[in-house]
Amino acid sequence: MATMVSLIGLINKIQRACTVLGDHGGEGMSLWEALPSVAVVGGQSSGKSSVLESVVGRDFLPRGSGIVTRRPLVLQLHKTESGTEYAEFLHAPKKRFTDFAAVRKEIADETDRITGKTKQISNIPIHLSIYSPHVVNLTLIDLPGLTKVAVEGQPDTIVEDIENMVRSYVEKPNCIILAISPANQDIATSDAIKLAKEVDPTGERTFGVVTKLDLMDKGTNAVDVLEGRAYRLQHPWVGIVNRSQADINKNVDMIVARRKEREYFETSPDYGHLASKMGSEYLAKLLSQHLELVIRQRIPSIIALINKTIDELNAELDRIGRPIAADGGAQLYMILELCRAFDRVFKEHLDGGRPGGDRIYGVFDNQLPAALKKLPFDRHLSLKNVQKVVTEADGYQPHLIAPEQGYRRLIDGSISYFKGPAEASVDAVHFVLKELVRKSIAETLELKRFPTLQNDIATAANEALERFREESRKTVLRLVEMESSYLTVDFFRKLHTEPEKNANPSGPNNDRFNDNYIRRIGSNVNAYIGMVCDTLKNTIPKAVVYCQVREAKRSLLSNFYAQVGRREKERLGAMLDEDPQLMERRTQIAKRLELYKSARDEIDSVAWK
Ligand SMILES: Nc1nc2c(ncn2[C@@H]2O[C@H](COP(=O)(O)OP(=O)(O)OP(=O)(O)O)[C@@H](O)[C@H]2O)c(=O)[nH]1
Repeated sequence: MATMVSLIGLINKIQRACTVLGDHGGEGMSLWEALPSVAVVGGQSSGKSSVLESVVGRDFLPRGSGIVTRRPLVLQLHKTESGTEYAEFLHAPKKRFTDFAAVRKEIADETDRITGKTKQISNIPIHLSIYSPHVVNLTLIDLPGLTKVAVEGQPDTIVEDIENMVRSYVEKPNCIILAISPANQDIATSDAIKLAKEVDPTGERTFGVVTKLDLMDKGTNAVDVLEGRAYRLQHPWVGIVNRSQADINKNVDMIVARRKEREYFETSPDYGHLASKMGSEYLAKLLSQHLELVIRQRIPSIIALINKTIDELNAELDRIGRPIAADGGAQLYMILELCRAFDRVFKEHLDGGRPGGDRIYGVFDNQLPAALKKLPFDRHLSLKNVQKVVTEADGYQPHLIAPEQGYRRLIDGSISYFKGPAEASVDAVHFVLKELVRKSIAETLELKRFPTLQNDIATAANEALERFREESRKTVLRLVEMESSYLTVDFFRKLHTEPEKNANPSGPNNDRFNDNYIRRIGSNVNAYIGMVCDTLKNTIPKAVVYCQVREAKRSLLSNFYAQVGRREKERLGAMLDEDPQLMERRTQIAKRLELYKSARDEIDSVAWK
């Protein structure tokens, strides 16, 4: 007996958990559907509410004309030892109802809360627990009465809607059907039996209940039905005598009504021989026993389903990431780990393994040579310009050997053109690196859930790249300036010893502006510049790689690490902010996990007693 109490109590707990989880059955394999329950089914005015109330021993269900029950009512009965009797709703867990008239009102209000004041129906159940010494542990589901016609203000589909909702409960293999039929109607036309027959043709989970035995025409009785001859079910039929409308109006007490019912059967000439197996109290016991049997059979599959769900929830948590630790040290560690993960991806882009690093080589191999080739040396070293520069360089002084100043000016002027391509290389590499930072952040899976940290890393990395760019720019400009600060003297010495073609015997002094002479100066400068160009073509990439690429690999986030290390715990937490939706999802999963785990623990504790 003790196990029965705890088994049914267990199912009650799991059912409440299902409602909290938003699991009302219906969508695939839910825990709700694996749980056994008892659903009360019957036509309108067949006596459903009366049966439910007499099983409970209390008046608490809303009454009225038309369809009063418009949401399923999951009624959990808990037997208590002490005398206090009270009710509790899942939607208002802190409130204890001792006045059952107030319970009735709350059911009506809560129904309206979801369905509105319209006469619509909803499949979201209301959960009501009743704690009483006069009940057995049992879960009953009260469903809207089956009707044949819609009433004023109801959509035409209501008849079908109700039938579908009721069917959705009773067609589940774990649902025990309490089929209510009034005795003053032919059993063959009973709505309850019709539906039960449809969803449970073998009758193994249908309990037939005949109400209103006292209202049968004189001289007739329901013995044929009660003894299973009129319609065969696996379980015995139970006859019930509820309070009549007159009794209700006179406020006949439920306990009194039960006693009267018992007396009715004991003294009845028709049913006396069946008296011990009739009445609401017997029905309650019968149901409770059957429920225990079913639960026992179901436990392995319920545990399997719970375990499967726990595995799925754990897998999802792993996928979206576990919750973040609360202490500062752990947060700092996590931030640094995430940065390192990003750094790894970034380096793979540069060193190979991931694409993108090759574009830096492309800058040096294509862009830089192409830009150098385009420099306007032919204009700068044109006959006319050389002549102009050379003429101006020495002022009124005649050239003694060579136009030294003219050469220097032409060379300086030419070399300064290299600044453009040098800076352009710096910028081009900068943009490649910046793009690689962006890509690496996007590709670092560990960072996916942390938009704030992604942002922080991007900002820090771009700041560092900006510094490297500045350093690199200074370095390449210095390389160019170095070329003009001290010329390669060998080049000119060699020139001097070379025999001059079309040498002018009279020397430069005589014919300072001779075209050939000017052209020769131009071509000498051009040759020198060509040599400088070859040098820079090699040294600019070295400088750029040294200042930008190498630094990016070595110390892209160094400053960031130093900053983070000094930060307060609050700010560390803020850096690990996640997408609010994701956080919400995680909280939900965690809550579900906890419920499923506690359900499993409870099952374990009763199942292996
Ligand atoms: N005399 C007598 N009256 C009964 C019996 N069962 C139910 N009634 C009366 O029949 C009427 C309908 O009973 P309910 O219990 O409200 O039936 P219901 O199936 O819940 O009806 P709806 O909520 O309208 O679908 C009430 O007036 C009851 O008093 C019974 O066994 N004997």
